[in-house]
Amino acid sequence: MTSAEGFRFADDPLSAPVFTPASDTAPAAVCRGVGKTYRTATEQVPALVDVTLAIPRAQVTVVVGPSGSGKSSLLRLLACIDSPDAGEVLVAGQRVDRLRPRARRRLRQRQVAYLFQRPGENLLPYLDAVAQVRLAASLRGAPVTAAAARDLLDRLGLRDRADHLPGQLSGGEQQRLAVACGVVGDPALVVADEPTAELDTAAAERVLTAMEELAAAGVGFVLSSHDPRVMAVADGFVRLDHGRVVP
Ligand SMILES: Nc1ncnc2c1ncn2[C@@H]1O[C@H](COP(=O)(O)OP(=O)(O)OP(=O)(O)O)[C@@H](O)[C@H]1O
Repeated sequence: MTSAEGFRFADDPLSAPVFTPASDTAPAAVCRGVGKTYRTATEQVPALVDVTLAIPRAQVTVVVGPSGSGKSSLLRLLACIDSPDAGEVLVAGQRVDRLRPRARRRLRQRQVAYLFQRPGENLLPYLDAVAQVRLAASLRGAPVTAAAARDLLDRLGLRDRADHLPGQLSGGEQQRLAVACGVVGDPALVVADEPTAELDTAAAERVLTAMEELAAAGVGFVLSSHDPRVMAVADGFVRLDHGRVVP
């Protein structure tokens, strides 16, 4: 199975790698002069101020900064969950800030995966691992065979867990399954807010190694974290302070 951009699934999963590198070298996402202010009944909170950055494909970018510096706000914009008040956000070359909600949802579905901190929240409790991966691919408009889904799970060290439900997996296994669902079907960007926060060291390392390997094949990962284990796999950093990018 192939698609016009990004990853390509092998036609014969037994004789070929699951992915071949993406040819598209444009950034996975770009922000130009982005501002985001939250308005409550009593105050206005400027969460992001004049943020300009690019999230490259084929790399792991880690967003760091003190609590309240705007990390989650930035990730929500990149994931097309939220819109900026000022500036431009592009995902896979498309201006997110100009899209109507329905078109934004479609872009999100096709080009972005968002991983929650709690592994279980990324998965449907009644589908086994193969079915989760196949569903994620179909929702992205790029269905895969069961064999291709198994290949991807194998690559993430989940070969023996392919027929298990999420409730039968450990937290680390669940998060690796979520990563599989995140990368299947050629998204430009995988966004993960503190993806290792709930994992012990061994589980976190396996998740991060999987992300590192899959990023090398072409997807752009952007993670927020305070975790030194995450810093260790970063190809690049975005540092935020009071909503601004700082050196
Ligand atoms: N829905 C909201 N309404 C009002 N203010 C908000 C809202 N969401 C976030 N904020 C404020 O915006 C600022 C940035 O918040 P954000 O969650 O992006 O920071 P963060 O760096 O992810 O913090 P943490 O590391 O603690 O998760 C903070 O001052 C926060 O209080």
